[in-house]
Amino acid sequence: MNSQQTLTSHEKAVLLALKDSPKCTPEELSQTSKLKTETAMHAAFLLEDKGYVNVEDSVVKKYGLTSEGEEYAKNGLPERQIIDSISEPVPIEDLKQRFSPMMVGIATGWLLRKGWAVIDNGQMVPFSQPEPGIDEVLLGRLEGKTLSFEELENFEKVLKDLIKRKLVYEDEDKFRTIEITDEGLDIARSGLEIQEEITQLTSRLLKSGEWKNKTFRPYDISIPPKPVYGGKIHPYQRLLNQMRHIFLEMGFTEIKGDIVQSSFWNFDTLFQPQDHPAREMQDTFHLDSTAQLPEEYMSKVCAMHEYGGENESTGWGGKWCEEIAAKNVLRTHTTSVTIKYLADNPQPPVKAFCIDRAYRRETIDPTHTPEFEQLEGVVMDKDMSFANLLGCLTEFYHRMGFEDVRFRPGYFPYTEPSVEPEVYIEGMGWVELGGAGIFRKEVTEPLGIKEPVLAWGLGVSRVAMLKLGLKDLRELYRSDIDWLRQSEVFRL
Ligand SMILES: N[C@@H](Cc1ccccc1)C(=O)O
Repeated sequence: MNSQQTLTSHEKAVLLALKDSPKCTPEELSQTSKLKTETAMHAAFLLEDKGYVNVEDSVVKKYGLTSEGEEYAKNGLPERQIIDSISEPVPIEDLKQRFSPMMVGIATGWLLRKGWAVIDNGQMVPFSQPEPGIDEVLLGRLEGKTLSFEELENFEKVLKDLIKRKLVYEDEDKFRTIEITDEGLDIARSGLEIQEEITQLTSRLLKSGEWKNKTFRPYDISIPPKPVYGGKIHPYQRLLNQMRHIFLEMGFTEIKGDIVQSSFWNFDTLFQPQDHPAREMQDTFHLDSTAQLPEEYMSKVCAMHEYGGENESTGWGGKWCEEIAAKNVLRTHTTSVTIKYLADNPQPPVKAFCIDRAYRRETIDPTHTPEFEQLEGVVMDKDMSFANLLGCLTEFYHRMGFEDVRFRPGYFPYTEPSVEPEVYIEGMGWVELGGAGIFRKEVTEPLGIKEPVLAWGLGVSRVAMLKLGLKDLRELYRSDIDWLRQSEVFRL
């Protein structure tokens, strides 16, 4: 498109006006272009974007007299008025009668400072008639008008003094000039034609057929439009949904549970000894409240902890304490949800998962937050084996897009054997992603579960950091609008 086409009629009018007066104010431009000032300036800014004009803003400081300053310019500064009125020593009290006490107060300080008089024994003693000071000259200059800083050269210091005395005020004038550039001039000289342009096609134009003889303003498709950010699901939520879908597709049922759990379900049923360090105050959020414990399991769990129950296990020994088990905590893992579900549904087969929040007293840093998500799962069925566990997790990670998966030996009080799944990330190496194993008999027997249970609890936020390219876990919970806008919507 040539410039004849890309310029609006207003832009052309402004360029043509600037051809004859290449530098002017907005008001002058309005006159020469015959456009309203705002319209002319709007066009000037558009032309500036295209490099055809420069719009420059400048600020000029100016100075004028306050009403007190104007009065002294007319009648003289207080110290001048007083010195003019006396030729011999006069008692200060008399002066206060003649002038106001306030004026005498102001004048005295300046009379002494300027060396025009001294005070002796309560009397004002004048020296000879002083010449006008530079401050008085400035007052005279400024009387009835304002002057710019440049026009007040050599008065800089006294200007400051008079501003301090509140006799001079400082103000600023803003100036805007519009100047045509060489490119602008070339175009203006090449002969611009101003035509009426249609920017909107109306039904009237269509019906009357007038549109046939009109010129339409073309779209400038080279102007980059403002980006539009549509509403979208939070990237972390999106990832949680993706994981949820994978397990649903693999035939699992999603389950939910309470955030507040008794220690019984969070620790004791999982054969975690009552003096286990994970239960300590510094690791777990303990609540004031207690829970009613389920009678049908309590004695069996107690027996298992104390001496191994009917099992060949020896248990942990010592005394199992009901009060400790009754204490409520914020669940430290979602395993409390799956174990309760298994107790309520002991008949095989069970394939369940829970993707939800867990709470631990972590010191907050880039890789730890006290609230975080876990992806918990269990499979209970006849003949389930360790190989099935590894196969199930490998399948899940493959579907998440992690190709290389491996398992390292691990330890949890409730599983045997126990493993820690890891995935390989380019540039990071093997990254550990949680725990898994087969529930021990000490866990399943007291709850009446007869078949083997494969179980895992996977860290979700680690996966999210890897998938979303985050260096700081806290980003997931912080609503940084720029990050959210720019985050890509990836496919499920
Ligand atoms: N609950 C463990 C993970 C886990 C779950 C189930 C079996 C084994 C381990 C954790 O939070 O780290």
